[in-house]
Amino acid sequence: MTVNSMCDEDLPDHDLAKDFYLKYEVREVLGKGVSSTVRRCIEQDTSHEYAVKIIDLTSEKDSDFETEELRISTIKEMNILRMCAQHPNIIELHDTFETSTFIFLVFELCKKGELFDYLTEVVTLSEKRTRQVMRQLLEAVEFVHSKHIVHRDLKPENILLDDNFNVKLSDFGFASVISHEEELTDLCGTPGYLAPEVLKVSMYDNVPGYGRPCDMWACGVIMYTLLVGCPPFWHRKQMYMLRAIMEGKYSVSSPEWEDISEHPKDLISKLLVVDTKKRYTAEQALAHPFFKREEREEKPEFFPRRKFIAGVLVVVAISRIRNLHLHPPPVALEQVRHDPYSIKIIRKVIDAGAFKIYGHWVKRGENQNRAALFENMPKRDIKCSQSDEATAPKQIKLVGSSTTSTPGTGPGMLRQRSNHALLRSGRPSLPTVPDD
Ligand SMILES: Nc1ncnc2c1ncn2[C@@H]1O[C@H](COP(=O)(O)OP(=O)(O)OP(=O)(O)O)[C@@H](O)[C@H]1O
Repeated sequence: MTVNSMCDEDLPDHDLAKDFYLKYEVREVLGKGVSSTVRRCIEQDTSHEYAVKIIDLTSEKDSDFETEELRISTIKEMNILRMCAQHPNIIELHDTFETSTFIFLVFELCKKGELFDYLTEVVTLSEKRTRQVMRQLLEAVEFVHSKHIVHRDLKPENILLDDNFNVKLSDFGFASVISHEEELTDLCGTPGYLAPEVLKVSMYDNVPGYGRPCDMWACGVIMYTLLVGCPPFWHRKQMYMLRAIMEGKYSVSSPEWEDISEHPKDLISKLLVVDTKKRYTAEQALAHPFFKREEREEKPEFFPRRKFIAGVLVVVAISRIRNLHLHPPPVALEQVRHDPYSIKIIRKVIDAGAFKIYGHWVKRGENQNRAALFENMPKRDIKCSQSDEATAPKQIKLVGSSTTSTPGTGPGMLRQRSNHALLRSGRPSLPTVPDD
């Protein structure tokens, strides 16, 4: 039985959205946003599957002004999505419908969901897999930037995966079109992914605005997270985290990094650069040696002698690995007692075990708490409740995408995602990050 034939209170009225229902058959819910529900749907004429984002313009809106504001921002997002059409790694907006209270955005269907969920499942990605994901992400970002668009909210939650695990960049809700010289000055994005210049612009006078490089910083954060399963900047106290971001202070010294080669570390170090002029662009990042290996993998040439030697080496390696498996090298009991996490095989068991029990990471790394970072809480409006205020950094206000508004007081009563704080400057002076 389809949802069309069921009585589903969540769905917009049939008479109101006749045009949409004539063309599409609505199926199960895929996910929910603050003011929207995403459902699978089927185009009647072609039987093709899509994902329809049904935006309720009136849901939890206190005034016509807010409804209108949401309509305007959705139309802006639609226009930006149309500017980015035809790129294989950017979500395709297939169709749109509008009523007085709902907007329907019909997108290509990404059956594998968010990169975030995939990462939660696999904990970390191999270098090879990271290379594939980052190449596609950077190609999407390069394209977006070539259209003078800044995305401003790059993170694994906004990267969808299709049937073949290809990247589809989505959620252009904070994206902005900028002219050549123009700089942005409003503070929006997700705390752990915010670039230093985005933070600075809201904290100090006489600092320049920001532009495309802020997306490249976020790419660095994403790449780091994919490789080791925890973010480069995290601290229980958000102010410490913001300070670390401003100073570009991150570490690649935890045990996980020992398994990772130099190229990815080098590329991350070219992206997480505080000075925007020195930070890599998407084009420069794609030319980095980290991606050269993939090119070679894609077009293998045939060298019989090398192939033979490689074959022999593989046989030798396999027999060594087999030996190692049968007779593993001894591990000092002292080390197992005092620092079990430093032993790779035990580390994997700990991570996998913790993951099985808690459903997410619980490991505490250097100033990091995976559980807290990866809590993918249901999205909700912030009305700056008391508990929000208690947890928010003292000198930073949580506000909506309209920088002129105040939480809970009218037009600016806007949304906050799970870890998606929109920050507005109260000119905080940040404490120094402790070394522990
Ligand atoms: N094209 C798609 N294919 C498959 N699933 C999708 C697609 N688009 C969204 N989803 C799923 O629906 C969920 C909600 O999507 P939505 O875009 O409304 O979330 P959001 O962008 O986080 O919300 P908001 O825009 O209100 O902040 C996503 O988390 C994702 O899992």
